[in-house]
Amino acid sequence: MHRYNNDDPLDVALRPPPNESPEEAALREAREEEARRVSAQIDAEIKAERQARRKKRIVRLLLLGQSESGKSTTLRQFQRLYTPTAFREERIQWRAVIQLNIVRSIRTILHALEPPTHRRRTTSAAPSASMLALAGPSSPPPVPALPLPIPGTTADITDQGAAYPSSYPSGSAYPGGAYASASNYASGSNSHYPNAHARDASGYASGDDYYAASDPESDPELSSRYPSSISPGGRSPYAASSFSSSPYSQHQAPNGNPAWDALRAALLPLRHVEALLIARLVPPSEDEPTRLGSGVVPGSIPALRADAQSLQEGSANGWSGSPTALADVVGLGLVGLRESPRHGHEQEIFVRPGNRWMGGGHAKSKSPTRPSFSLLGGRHSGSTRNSNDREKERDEAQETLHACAHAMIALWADPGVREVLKRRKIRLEEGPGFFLNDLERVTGPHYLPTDDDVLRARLKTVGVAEYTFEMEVSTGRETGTEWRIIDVGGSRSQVATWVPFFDDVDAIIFLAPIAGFDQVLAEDRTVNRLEDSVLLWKAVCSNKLLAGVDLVLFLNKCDILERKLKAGVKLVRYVRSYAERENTFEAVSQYLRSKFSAIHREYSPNPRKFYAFCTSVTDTTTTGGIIASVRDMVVRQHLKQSKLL
Ligand SMILES: Nc1nc2c(ncn2[C@@H]2O[C@H](COP(=O)(O)OP(=O)(O)OP(=O)(O)O)[C@@H](O)[C@H]2O)c(=O)[nH]1
Ligand SMILES: [Mg+2]
Repeated sequence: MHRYNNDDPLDVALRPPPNESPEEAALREAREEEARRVSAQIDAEIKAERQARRKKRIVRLLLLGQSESGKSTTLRQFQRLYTPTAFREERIQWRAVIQLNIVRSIRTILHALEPPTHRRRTTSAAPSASMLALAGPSSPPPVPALPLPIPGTTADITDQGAAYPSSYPSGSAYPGGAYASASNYASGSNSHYPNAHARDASGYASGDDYYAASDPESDPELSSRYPSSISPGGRSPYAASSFSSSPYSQHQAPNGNPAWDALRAALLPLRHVEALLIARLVPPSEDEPTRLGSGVVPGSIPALRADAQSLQEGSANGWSGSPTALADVVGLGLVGLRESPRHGHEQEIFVRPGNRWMGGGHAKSKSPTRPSFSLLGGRHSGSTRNSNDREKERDEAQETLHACAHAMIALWADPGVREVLKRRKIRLEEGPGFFLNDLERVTGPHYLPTDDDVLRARLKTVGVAEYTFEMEVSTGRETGTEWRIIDVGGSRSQVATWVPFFDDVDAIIFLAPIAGFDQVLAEDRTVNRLEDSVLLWKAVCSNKLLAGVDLVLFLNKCDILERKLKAGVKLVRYVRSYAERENTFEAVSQYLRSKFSAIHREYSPNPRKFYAFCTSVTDTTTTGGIIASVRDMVVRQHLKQSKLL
């Protein structure tokens, strides 16, 4: 008999009504008994499913980490190594993504070259009260140190503490902030992160994305180059002048650089390429809710498609119709719209995981509570046209890019352009999906993406994708084990949504992109990327549901970290506790590794297997060996567990 505790609010809520009749009591008890029975049955089913999976040798791996940490790239490495035939077959399909990545880079450059009054402020999030307080005139930007919540180092907490959550609730998966709408991904330059104002001698932007944090209006050189009389407005960055009705018309160049205007005019067809790619990559979808009503949500698929259509039709509006939405498509890669399974009618924008856009098999949900999609590759659908057919297809986007190649190369090679980018602290070469150093090759009419290109392409994931495969015989690996790798979209609210579903995976590969110590999150420009990784790691380690899952940590993007440190960016400016240590790659990576290990030791509810690697998952040579170690470790553990059953 349950005894109710007077002080416990839960007990108070569960207590039977005071005037309950014997019949009512009997009914209630029957209901409670039925609920217990259903719960026990669900537990038994989960256990049986787990055992069956172990017997059938199904290994499940979960990839976790913040957005842009390299999860999907790690997945692609698995595909490249263990299903090489399927991986090769699909390379051609990445061409469209690479095309979008290129158009996005060119767009960013053209936007940066615009007169300051023409550049839109693209960061839509209003600064929070705490950020305003930090950024206000009476409170100058504080010394840019990162309050890394590393156990036992209270000295790490600085006066910026108010801007960050000191920790996520222990045991909770991850705090689900408001879903970052597409417009928040625009290539904005106005970070609210206080560190954005800090600058290293190297000229690296501090605490920002790959984009500049400086205020262009206060840039004296730019201001003098662009007369203030230019009317502001939603121009396309490709448009040669805001005064001309047609960008091709003869006019007095307003910015004093006719060479740039000529390039801008020559690159105008890229507008069409972008529209084409959007129309192609964002197909009409059965997932799209029909009850959106007449209101088109900015950044939503109807809005995006409307933009694409208006561009294709040569609408006078051009890019100014909904510039943010278009920028977002390029920034996000491929997006779709569906209802969040957890949040009812809330809309999510997501990369259609898998085959639909690649033209392969079918995305399907295997269980009502655990949506999963089969990602491209692995088990190839027989209906897929082979890559040779695709290669032969006329690709208008590629043709246009080819025709624009000279102008793009000239733009990227222009020392003045580089100077502006440097001054605005736009570091495209460090960002994802950077192909400007390969323009001649990738715009070739017969271009087929190489393995490296596929690994470097940027395609944001939203939602959950489960990639199922058996190692191809050609790889010389044992067959018969089915691998399931789950790749989740890494933006904050998504991780929060999905993590609790994966308590029964064999291992988690957690990616912490440690090169991001001087950057902020794309979806929340008030949060430092390294700090976000640390907090997410802490939440994963301490999560009770995941207590039995082995952890593999990839301290990723070490190639970028090494370059950054060599260029003179100092870790200590962001992580105070780093103190006087050497600013070398070896010392920094070792230090961060020890901090992540300490969090694991301190917060894991039970002892478990833990491995840590410094990785650059875009690098095929080094990553191959690391993935092989992970594979062996996971299989060993899996067998051990199966024997215990
Ligand atoms: N230089 C370098 N680039 C990397 C590395 N790892 C990933 N990238 C690039 O970073 C970008 C983002 O990687 P993704 O694998 O798409 O990141 P993700 O974690 O799946 O991100 P979401 O899908 O948004 O959650 C891609 O363009 C990758 O090529 C790395 O170690 N070094
Ligand atoms: Mg991804």
